[in-house]
Amino acid sequence: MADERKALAIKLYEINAFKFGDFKMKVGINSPVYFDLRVIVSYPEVMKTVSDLIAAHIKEHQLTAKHVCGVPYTALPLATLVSVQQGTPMLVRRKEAKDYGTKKLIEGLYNAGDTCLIVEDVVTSGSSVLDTVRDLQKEGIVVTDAVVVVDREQGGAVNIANKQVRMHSLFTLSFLLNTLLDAGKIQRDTVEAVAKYIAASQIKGDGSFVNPQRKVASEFSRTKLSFEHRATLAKSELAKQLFHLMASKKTNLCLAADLTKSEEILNIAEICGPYICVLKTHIDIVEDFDEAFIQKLRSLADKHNFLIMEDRKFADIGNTVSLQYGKGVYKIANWADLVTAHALSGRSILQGLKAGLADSASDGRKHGVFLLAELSNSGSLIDAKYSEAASKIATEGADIDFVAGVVCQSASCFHFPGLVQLTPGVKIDDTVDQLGQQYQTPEHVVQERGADIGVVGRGILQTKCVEKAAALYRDRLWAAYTDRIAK
Ligand SMILES: O=c1ccn([C@@H]2O[C@H](COP(=O)(O)O)[C@@H](O)[C@H]2O)c(=O)[nH]1
Repeated sequence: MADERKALAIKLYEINAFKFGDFKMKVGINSPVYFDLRVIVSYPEVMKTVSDLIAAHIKEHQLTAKHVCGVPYTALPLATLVSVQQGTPMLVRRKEAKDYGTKKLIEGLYNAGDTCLIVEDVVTSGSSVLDTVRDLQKEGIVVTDAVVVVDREQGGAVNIANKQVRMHSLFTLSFLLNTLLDAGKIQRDTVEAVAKYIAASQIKGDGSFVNPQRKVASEFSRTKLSFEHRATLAKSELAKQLFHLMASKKTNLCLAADLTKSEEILNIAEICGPYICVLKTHIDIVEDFDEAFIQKLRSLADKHNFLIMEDRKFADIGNTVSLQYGKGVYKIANWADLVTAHALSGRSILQGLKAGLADSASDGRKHGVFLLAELSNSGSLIDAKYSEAASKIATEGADIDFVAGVVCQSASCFHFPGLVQLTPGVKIDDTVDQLGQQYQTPEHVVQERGADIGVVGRGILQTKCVEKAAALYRDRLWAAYTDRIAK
């Protein structure tokens, strides 16, 4: 049983039922850990394990009740499984009474005096469980116990006990943290930062903080964390690889190799390779593209340890994107470690790109995508609502293991520290070009705008000595990053 719980804890982390970062919470302060157990409905085997564990807990503690009721909405499917498995009739609590017909808040057959067990997914202050207790009690139903999947240990158990209801949990947050630590999934820093937050943010029954004066700051603001630490929080293998590469090579410079002859690109890659973490291409501007060029570029990437990003900015429906990625003249999936994509067509862009990988010949290399949430040029039609929606696609849902980062211009664009922010429009003389490109200095993009990687094209390509320029941009971007995390 203990091993089964540990395996489930790791599985829940892997399917993003919880993650670490800097998250805005209902209770009014940011939290370094966020649970979203809604995702488990997409994993029938996880649903089964969770409901089996709830049923086993009920049996072990002899929590005999005439009914079972899930707290709406996430716990409803879990309560349904428990009800069917145990042969215990279910009650359904509506969040709002219907404004027609019976206007009932509690659906199902019951009598005053019946007992009911509550099932809930996550408890913070306990208020959602207590709302359900209140509505059941209004009908004369007796509630003595609630089984929850996760207790965030912020006072919920005490608040619920103060209303004469015992709370049982499958997992406490401490158990989850220690299990992930033992399994090498997170670092001790993460455990300590979360523990500090939990200790400082205990919540009373009325929803106020036990210790309102105490400063409760999430230590997971992504711009304050080192790349090494963020690698441990990343969900995408490519993001992990990129964070490690940047940390070991001490560079966060991406070179935009916007040149039209393959020989020129190979030449610049050979010279600038030692200074960069990513070489970005626009393959459709290369006039003499062929397979030999790609092979040479890949061997330079291996020689100098940089990743290749094709800045294709995919934007079509899933099927077309899968063909554009894997087929055609360029067969991008065969050679690019990373690609960029617009979020315009929604989540299907990620599914389309994944499908495009199906028969790519990439020698077992991993792949990742950077979603575009903001553009650097003046007059872009992207607004705040669009950026927010794009960053949601990058941070929520089943395909986020494929998203390595976000292309954007501001630190507020996303908060999850496991993603890399790539920011184009970097030049030491922060001017504009004749076609709307807007430049910022390396220090400004890293320290004010949250960039992890600065993209430099013409700032390097149009200088007399590209190697000197690459070294200068590497030094300034890296110093800006080390200053940022030291502050
Ligand atoms: O918002 C964006 C997204 C991508 N880019 C690309 O970055 C480089 C910038 O080149 P510079 O010569 O440094 O201006 C280029 O490849 C763009 O396609 C961007 O500029 N802005």
